[in-house]
Amino acid sequence: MGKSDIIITTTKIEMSETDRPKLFTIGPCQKDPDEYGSGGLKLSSDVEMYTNQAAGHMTNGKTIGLLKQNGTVLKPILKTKCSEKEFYEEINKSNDDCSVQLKQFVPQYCGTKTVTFDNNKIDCIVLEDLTKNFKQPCILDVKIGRQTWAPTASYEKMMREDNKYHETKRDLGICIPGFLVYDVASGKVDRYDKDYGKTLNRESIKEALKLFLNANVGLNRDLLLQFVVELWKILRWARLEKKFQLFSSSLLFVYDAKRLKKKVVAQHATEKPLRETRNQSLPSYDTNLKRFNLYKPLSLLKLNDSVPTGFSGLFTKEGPILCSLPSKIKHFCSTSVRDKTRRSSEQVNRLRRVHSFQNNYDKDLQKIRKDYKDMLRTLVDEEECETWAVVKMIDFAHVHTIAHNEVDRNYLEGIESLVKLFEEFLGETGNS
Ligand SMILES: O=P(O)(O)O[C@@H]1[C@@H](OP(=O)(O)O)[C@H](OP(=O)(O)O)[C@H](O)[C@H](OP(=O)(O)O)[C@H]1OP(=O)(O)O
Ligand SMILES: Nc1ncnc2c1ncn2[C@@H]1O[C@H](COP(=O)(O)OP(=O)(O)O)[C@@H](O)[C@H]1O
Repeated sequence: MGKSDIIITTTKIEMSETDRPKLFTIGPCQKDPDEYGSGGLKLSSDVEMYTNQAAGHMTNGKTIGLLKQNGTVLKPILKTKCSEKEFYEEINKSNDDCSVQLKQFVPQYCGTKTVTFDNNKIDCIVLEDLTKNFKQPCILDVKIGRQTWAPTASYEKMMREDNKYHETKRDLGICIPGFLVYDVASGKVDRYDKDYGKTLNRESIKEALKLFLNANVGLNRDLLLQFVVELWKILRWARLEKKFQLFSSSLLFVYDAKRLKKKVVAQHATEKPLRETRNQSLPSYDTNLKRFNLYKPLSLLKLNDSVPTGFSGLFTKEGPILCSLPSKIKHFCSTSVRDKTRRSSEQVNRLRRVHSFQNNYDKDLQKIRKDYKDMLRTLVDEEECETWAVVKMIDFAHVHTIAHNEVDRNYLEGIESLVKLFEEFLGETGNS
């Protein structure tokens, strides 16, 4: 048996049309999928249960959910025909504009892998784990489209799909089958399941999204900006693409609550001295906050106040025009933290110099000053350039290639709703 093989020691996993996984109960619950018991599932050392799964088929004794291995997730292929695998292979080999652009919006595809249980073999799709770099990941699955069934689905399946998440699908063309949030205030992880998602309407969905955003400690502008910029890019793609129809596909939103926590702590730290100044008839805390947090024109928006969002400042009827990032910023963003740390310590070492009489002090001082500035910039960029929120398109089990060469309106309308919702939240941060 290979190193990555999985052994399930109990009953065989069976799927039937009537016996569906019902893992969660309504509202938040504290359980992780593995607390439900994996039916004696035994995993070899390098493959583990994936506990960051927000929605979809879970491990529950009847189906197998996601597994993880070395920074990737393994998604079991539960149906005989796997259109998802075909989809990833198609976009990876295609050179047309639509596929080339699409590749940047989906998790990296790393092929397939077979895992074994009870002498049965399950094929899995291997994908980059979108949560892998985050210490306290918050994960939201938003299913896109009013129609969540493929045109080839049976009448019964169509009816089942049409009847659930009725209000949010009807009014917004989206629904929430689940999310998982590290609650900054309580320090606990809350899970919201599909039953919760099915109770939402066009108003309460905003509250659900705010729960995911930890809005009770204040909507975070940097976080919203990162999400909005990613959504704009997907929107621009969806407005132009005429190759695929994506049914029952999702956007996965992931962010690191740890970064949020840092900012909350930092906010509290600045709060005290400002409050102390109140008695000295200086501008009040609120006035100060407003002054520093004024709503900026979108063209000037910068993440963490230093990294440009890539928005050119121009809108067309196709949406915002994005420009590519300056190469220096690209370089910083793509450099690993280890590299940056090494660079910093090299610069620090260069600063530890021994003076000698032969030195030209002016020149030396200039160089030291420059080194020092570079070092500071590197340290600041380390903190500010790191991305701590992502949005990716996932779940392509019901994708159709469009024969009639039209925009996928079903998908596009869902994305448009999401953009509006997140832009509304961003607008709210301008008045805080
Ligand atoms: O409605 P069913 O019985 O077809 O089950 C749905 C699943 O169909 P499948 O098992 O693959 O045939 C369905 O899977 P697919 O997206 O069709 O692969 C979903 O898991 C769906 O859950 P939700 O709509 O995301 O809340 C599942 O629906 P619910 O569990 O919400 O009823
Ligand atoms: N590449 C990924 N990285 C991290 N989590 C993922 C990834 N793909 C899927 N997930 C998690 O698994 C859940 C279900 O994925 P999905 O592809 O929708 O499966 P299903 O076909 O069972 O609905 C998502 O809600 C998300 O939490």
